[in-house]
Amino acid sequence: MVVSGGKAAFRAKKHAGKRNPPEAAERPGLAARQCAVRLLGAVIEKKTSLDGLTDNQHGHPHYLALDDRDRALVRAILGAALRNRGTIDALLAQLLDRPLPENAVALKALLHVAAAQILYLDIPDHSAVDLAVTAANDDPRNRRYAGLVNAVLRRLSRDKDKLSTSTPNAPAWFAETLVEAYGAEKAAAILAMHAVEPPVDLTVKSDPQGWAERLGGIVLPNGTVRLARLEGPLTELPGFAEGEWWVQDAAASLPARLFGDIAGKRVADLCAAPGGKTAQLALAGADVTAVEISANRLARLNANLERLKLKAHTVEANLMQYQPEEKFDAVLLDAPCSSTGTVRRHPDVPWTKSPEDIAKLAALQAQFLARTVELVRPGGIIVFSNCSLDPSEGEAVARSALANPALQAFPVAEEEFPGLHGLITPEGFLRSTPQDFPNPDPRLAGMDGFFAARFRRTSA
Ligand SMILES: C[S@@+](CC[C@H](N)C(=O)[O-])C[C@H]1O[C@@H](n2cnc3c(N)ncnc32)[C@H](O)[C@@H]1O
Repeated sequence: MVVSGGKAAFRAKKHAGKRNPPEAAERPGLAARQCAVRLLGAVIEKKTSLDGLTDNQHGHPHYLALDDRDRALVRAILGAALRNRGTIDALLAQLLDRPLPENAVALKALLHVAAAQILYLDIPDHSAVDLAVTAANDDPRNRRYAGLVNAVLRRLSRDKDKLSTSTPNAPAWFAETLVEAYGAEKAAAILAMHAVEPPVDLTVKSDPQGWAERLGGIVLPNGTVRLARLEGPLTELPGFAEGEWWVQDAAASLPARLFGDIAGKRVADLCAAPGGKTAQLALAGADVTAVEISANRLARLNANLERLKLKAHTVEANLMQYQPEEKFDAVLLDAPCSSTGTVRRHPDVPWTKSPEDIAKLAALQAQFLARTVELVRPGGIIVFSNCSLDPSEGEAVARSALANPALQAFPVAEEEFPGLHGLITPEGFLRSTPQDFPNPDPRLAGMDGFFAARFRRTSA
């Protein structure tokens, strides 16, 4: 499918030097679209994390200038644009009679933001198109392409039900990593899950069935209460203010369970914030020390524990230098990672991370794990986990760690955790992917990709 919009664009009237026609500045919804374009550019070109850009305190100034409704719209647009980036790119390419200039990054972001609305959001196509054209005219970099923007987006709106593509919604390196790790079929299924907005998972202090009924959710095999997407703010749900539950993906709740009965044991959680696993360990009756390098993140952990009325010793420290008075009975190392297991929740991840980042993170994890061993008493248990789908950050780190004579494998057996059928590998590792915990209702299906390995400290 070809359009001649490109030619029209170059005939578009130029307004060099003029900015912000007064009517543009006042157009309802325009600021949100312009902000979405700017933020998409920051994610793709500068590899900036979307969470940081849309943080309600420290986010991008253009985002902070918007009201709550427009912020939600920006998040929805960017979620759709990033989840479906491969598809949007391929469909736009079908509508252009020649590729966009390499350096037209602002134009590309503008087209993607509008296409995300036309293809995936419940927004009238004509407003998405009109606002994109207004935004193009309002931006000196895009003004000469206003005609192209108009033509391409109108054609997209008209032909969207006829257009199709099999392009994966992932950068090539990420799609290839998944194929190598999981095979073509499973990799395709994982990528398909990445395009779906995930449900909200809650770890409840008690009575999962009761909370599921109260909140209109379901109980998963591991006890997580799962809700389909929320209409209102999470903080207004029953039980939030009372500290009866916290948000935690079903997969993220599994590593802390691998310790078994931990009541009364001295346990360190070495990469602790925001504290989902610290809370689990404290709830299970452990005497928990939560170690975290970031003061801001530790403050969040403390606030979370306070809301949940759970207790832990919290320490701001780099685990590489942390010197406890006594070694621990058990240590959880939930290490920093590429987060490629959380793409459903963080669709910017594949576009902001690279194979080089993954190699660096895997090396850091190996270093952290070696240090962890020194903090556990002989006979004590170590659980190493992270939310990467990449075996070089999971299985490979765990296998190499066994070269350390102070570590012994302590494989997880499926019988220990009957609800986790299919998630335990032949080596006794825990490995989940977004394809796990399926459900006929896609709004209730899937889980984050997680890895966990369990070890015992020897007396070496
Ligand atoms: C994957 S997150 C942990 C999530 C947490 N376990 C939970 O369940 O809520 C990794 C954390 O490790 C922290 N971290 C990174 N390097 C660290 C270090 N050298 N010492 C201690 N904490 C570190 C990061 O600031 C981040 O909060």
